[in-house]
Amino acid sequence: MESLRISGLIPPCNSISNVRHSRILLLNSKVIGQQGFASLWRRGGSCRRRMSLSLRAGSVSGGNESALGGLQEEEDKKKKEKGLVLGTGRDVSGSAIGLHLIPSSGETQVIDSSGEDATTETVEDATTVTEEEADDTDEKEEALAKVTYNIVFVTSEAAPYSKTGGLADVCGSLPIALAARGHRVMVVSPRYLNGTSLDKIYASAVDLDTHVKIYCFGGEQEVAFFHQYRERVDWVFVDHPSFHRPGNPYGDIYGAFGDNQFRFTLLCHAACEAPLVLPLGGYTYGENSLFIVNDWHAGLVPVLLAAKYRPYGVYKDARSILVIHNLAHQGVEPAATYKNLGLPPQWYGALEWIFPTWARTHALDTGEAVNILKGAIVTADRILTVSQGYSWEITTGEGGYGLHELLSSRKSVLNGITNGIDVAEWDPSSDEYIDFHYSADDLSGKVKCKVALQKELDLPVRPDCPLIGFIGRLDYQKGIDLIRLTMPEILQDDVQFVMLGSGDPQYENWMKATESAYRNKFRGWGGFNVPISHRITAGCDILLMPSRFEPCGLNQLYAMRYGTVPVVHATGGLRDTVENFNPYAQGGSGEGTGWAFSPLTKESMLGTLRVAVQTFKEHKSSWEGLMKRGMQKDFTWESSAVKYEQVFEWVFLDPPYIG
Ligand SMILES: Nc1ncnc2c1ncn2[C@@H]1O[C@H](COP(=O)(O)OP(=O)(O)O[C@H]2O[C@H](CO)[C@@H](O)[C@H](O)[C@H]2O)[C@@H](O)[C@H]1O
Repeated sequence: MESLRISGLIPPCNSISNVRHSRILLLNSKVIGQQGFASLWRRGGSCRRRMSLSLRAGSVSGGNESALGGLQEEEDKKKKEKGLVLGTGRDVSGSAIGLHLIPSSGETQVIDSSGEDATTETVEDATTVTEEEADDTDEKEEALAKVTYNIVFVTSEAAPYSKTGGLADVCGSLPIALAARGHRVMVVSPRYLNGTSLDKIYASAVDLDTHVKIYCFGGEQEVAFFHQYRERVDWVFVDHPSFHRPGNPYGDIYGAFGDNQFRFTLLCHAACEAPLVLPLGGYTYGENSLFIVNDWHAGLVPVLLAAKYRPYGVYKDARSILVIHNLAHQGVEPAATYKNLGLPPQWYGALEWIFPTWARTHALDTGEAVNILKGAIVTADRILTVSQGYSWEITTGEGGYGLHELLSSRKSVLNGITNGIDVAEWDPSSDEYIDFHYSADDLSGKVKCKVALQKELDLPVRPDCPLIGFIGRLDYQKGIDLIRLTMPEILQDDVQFVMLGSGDPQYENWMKATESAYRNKFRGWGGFNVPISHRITAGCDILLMPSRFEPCGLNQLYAMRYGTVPVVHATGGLRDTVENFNPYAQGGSGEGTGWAFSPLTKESMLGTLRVAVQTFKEHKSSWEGLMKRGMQKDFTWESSAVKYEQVFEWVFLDPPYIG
């Protein structure tokens, strides 16, 4: 099977490639018509068929040549006739920014997979249903999305298959939350094999025996697809020899892999082919898919949709949402590599990036580069970040990493949605990695976890001594330099400190040296270890996160769920999620879940940490209040997933940004 090949010249519309895709187009239209994966469910006597997202998406764009076009007007007309008011707020650029869907009382809109208004049953029909059943039905129906979509996540990592950080957590759990709400969800990521026991994680993924040829890097690359259906999600793994090597997804002990641009170019091309060629569960996802592309590694996807597929009539009704988890990494390589990416030459401008003079390395350096994340920003239909705070920060000179003006120019389609967490994996009442369990109602297991951690780390066993933790990449982003600078003063106090982190070797060495110097107070664990991260989260009293910038941050969410009080720098998602402690609020019972300090200085961090330590030691009931309020916060994906759905509605209301 061949992927569309882009050469210097754009082939005429009746080229072989085009014929192949036209066939796929027809095939998919047929498949969608037959399959009705707009599933039917019937509860409490009322019947609702979920509208096929594919049909809906096809109809929204309008003016397209697909067999599905023109349905939107019909649909809207019918909705109005049935008393449904669909009001769309739009900003000055004409982009949808708000939507109101008001059902008329007593009626249920039923639209079948062909876009037809199948039935309208009044609630009176439900005479045989008891009140209790009806209540139950309402709750269940609320938990499901009103409109469902075919969603394709593209990501370089997804837990539990591959993980170096928070991106994996999000791409391992948000798809499951969306699938549980009725969407059809595929996650496309590489099939990394590094020759260790970790490779077993892919054992349940079967070879789909579908091979696609991709034209890039001056030749033809063949990729294969493996598949596992788990928790209602299609986990698709792209297989290629370049994903089989020791190390993590991006590098090994010698540093970042030199061919990452090649590897993630393959991922993006393969991800664009997957919805067209993989008959998962018997049916392809089809051309009206919604791509959710995460960070620069997936950033070529919206560019490919616009430059490689749409000129040939393919993916005209697809949409893409770029999710920025970390703007600091943009996939920047020399300009000369553009020709390798499998894009038409005239699309160079989309990726073109010129470094300012001060950032150039020598007199002959012209500063010309290609920037994949920039390409995604200028071609994606909408852009999301993982907290509201960060969505604003990236439009500022301080937080925009050179892309702030570009991001500001797309402000009307830029939103922030705070990440949820996997509450099944991170649950102190059932966590498989900790020996003692507890909850907000019974905190007694918490101190047992602390003692167990002190024993495991060979620290003096002292339940009364405040235990401070840090978990994360040993990286400038995480403020690791500030921790290092402040550590001698932190350790002057009667506290214990434990760090778990991997990354910059100089910091791993520093942790070892600090451990030798402060045997009774400090432990540093260099490496990536999920069980230990759970035990530190459960066993510590305080979690320190002095991140320089933090798009969302997950560890503070895990900490709060485990009754571990976060002390964070007030930035991005940390500021959005950690509520400052105020002991005098609520008639003296206090409010807040931790401390968010600012500015990011040694004095400010140390001062705040000391207030937290003093509160732990001297104000037991205040401390318990802090713990309980954090533990009772709703960090489930459910509420974030509903917000994502709102953005899905918006993205299909607008025509594709690059048509
Ligand atoms: N040595 C170690 N051993 C075991 N586990 C370790 C570990 N180091 C880190 N982890 C784990 O990796 C994850 C890190 O998540 P974060 O959100 O804090 O940061 P990250 O910067 O990777 O993610 C980016 O993407 C996420 C997701 O959107 C954003 O929340 C974040 O702000 C952004 O920087 C957590 O699950 C943490 O427990």
